[in-house]
Amino acid sequence: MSSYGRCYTKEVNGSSLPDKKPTVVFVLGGPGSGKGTQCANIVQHFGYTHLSAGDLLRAEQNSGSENGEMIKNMIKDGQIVPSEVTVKLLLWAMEESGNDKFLIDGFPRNEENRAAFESVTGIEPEFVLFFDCPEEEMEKRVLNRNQGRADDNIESIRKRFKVYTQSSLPVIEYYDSKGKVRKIDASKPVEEVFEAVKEFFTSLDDKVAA
Ligand SMILES: Nc1ncnc2c1ncn2[C@@H]1O[C@H](COP(=O)(O)OP(=O)(O)O)[C@@H](O)[C@H]1O
Ligand SMILES: O=c1ccn([C@@H]2O[C@H](COP(=O)(O)OP(=O)(O)O)[C@@H](O)[C@H]2O)c(=O)[nH]1
Ligand SMILES: [Mg+2]
Repeated sequence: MSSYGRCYTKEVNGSSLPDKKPTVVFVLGGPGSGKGTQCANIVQHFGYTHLSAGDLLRAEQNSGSENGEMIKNMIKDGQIVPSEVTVKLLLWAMEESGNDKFLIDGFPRNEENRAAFESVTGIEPEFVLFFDCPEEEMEKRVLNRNQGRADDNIESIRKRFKVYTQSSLPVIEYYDSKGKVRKIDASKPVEEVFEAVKEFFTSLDDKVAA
C-alpha cells in the first residue's frame, strides 16, 4: 500500500488500480462563491460524494495530527497547504467513500496542487465547475457565513482573495484552455444557480448513458 492509499493511485502494481477510473468534477470559485452550498444540492440529485478540501484540512487540523499547527496557520493566513498533505486526505476520503463519483470542492487551488493530483492519481477531471462571482458579493457572503471559521474575517478574506487571483484563477484558465470549464454566474440566488448547475450534470449523465 502506498502512503497515498490503495486504490486511486496509478501505481505500477496492478492490484492497486481500481477497475475503472472514478469520475471527478472539480468545483472551483472564490471564497464565498457558493461551492459548498451547491455541492450539497448536487449530491442530493446526482449521487456524487462531496469532498471539500477545506473541510478535510480543518478535520485534520482538529485531529491532533502533526500537521495541525501548520494547517491552522496557513488557513488563517489564506495560504495554500502543500499538496502532499491535501492529496493524501482526498485519496483517503475517496477510498473510504466506496463511491466512484466525486465532487472535489476547493481543490486544486494552485498549479502545484493540480500537477500533484494528476501525477499521483492519473485522474483528469470530467469537467471543472466554475462559480464566477464578484468580489463584493463573495466578501458579503463570507462575512455573514457564521460557521465560526478562523479565516472568515476581513483580514483573512483580503489575503484569500489575493491568493485566489494570483494562484487559483490560473488553474481555472489552464482547464479553460483544455475546454473543460463550465462557468456559472454564481451571483444569482441559490435556486437559480442550481438550475444552471443541473444542466451540466444532466448532460454528463446523458453522455454516460448514450
Ligand atoms: N447564491 C447564493 N446567494 C446568496 N448567498 C449564498 C449563495 N450561495 C451560498 N450562499 C451563502 O454564502 C455563504 C458562503 O457559501 P459557501 O457555499 O460556503 O461558499 P464557498 O464554499 O464557495 O466558500 C454561505 O453562508 C451560504 O449560505
Ligand atoms: O486544497 C485546499 C483547500 C483549502 N485550503 C485552505 O483552506 C482554506 C479554506 O478553504 P475552503 O475551500 O474551505 O474555503 P472556501 O473557498 O469554501 O471559503 C483556504 O483558504 C486554504 O487556506 C488549502 O490550503 N488547500
Ligand atoms: Mg466552502
